[in-house]
Amino acid sequence: MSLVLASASPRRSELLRTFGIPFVIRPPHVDECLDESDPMQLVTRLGEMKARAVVLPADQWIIAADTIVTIDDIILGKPRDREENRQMLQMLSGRAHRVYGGIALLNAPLNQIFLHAVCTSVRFRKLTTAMVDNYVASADGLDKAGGYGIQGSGAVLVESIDGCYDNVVGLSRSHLYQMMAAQGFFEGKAEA
Ligand SMILES: Cc1cn([C@H]2C[C@H](O)[C@@H](COP(=O)(O)OP(=O)(O)OP(=O)(O)O)O2)c(=O)[nH]c1=O
Repeated sequence: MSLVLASASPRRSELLRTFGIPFVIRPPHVDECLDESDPMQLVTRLGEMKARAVVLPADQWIIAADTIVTIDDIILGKPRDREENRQMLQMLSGRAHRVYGGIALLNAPLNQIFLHAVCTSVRFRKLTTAMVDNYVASADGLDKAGGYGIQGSGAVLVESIDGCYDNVVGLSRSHLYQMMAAQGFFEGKAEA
């Protein structure tokens, strides 16, 4: 059965690789600007768009995901530049925010899509100017929602998390596994 990961994110492919099943990577090219203010709806709709964007005729299953950060009802995607990265970290400093992850699992031949959203609460330490300066200078947060990566040097910015850690990194294996298992994926029964 052919499995495609519709993602350019190295984190997502690393996480999926731990399932021990073969898949190919196909980065989606979608315009991520959607007129949607509900975070759960936004991440699942973006996940669906990414999954549908890469389908080729021989494909069977496509997985895609999207991650955003929200604080005070403001949605933070990836920072445009270092200055915006700095502003995001200052906004998150000393407070809790939410990380929303949308997962899409598309059965391409049947045109059936399964969507799920996961929310994790993350609390940041009160950041000193030096912490912000050093982290922004590292550029680690530039390609990440909210402007930080919990799995790398951004770990020191985080005080605590409540919920799924993988979801913050970019793909909740626990929730994805449940979605795939519900389709009989791991029993070889998911043929179209
Ligand atoms: C909050 C946080 C986000 N991220 C990443 C996960 C996502 O890769 C990225 C959010 O951007 P996305 O648009 O969700 O994903 P992407 O553009 O990196 O990859 P693709 O659309 O091709 O799948 O932020 C971390 O790696 N660590 C973190 O702690």
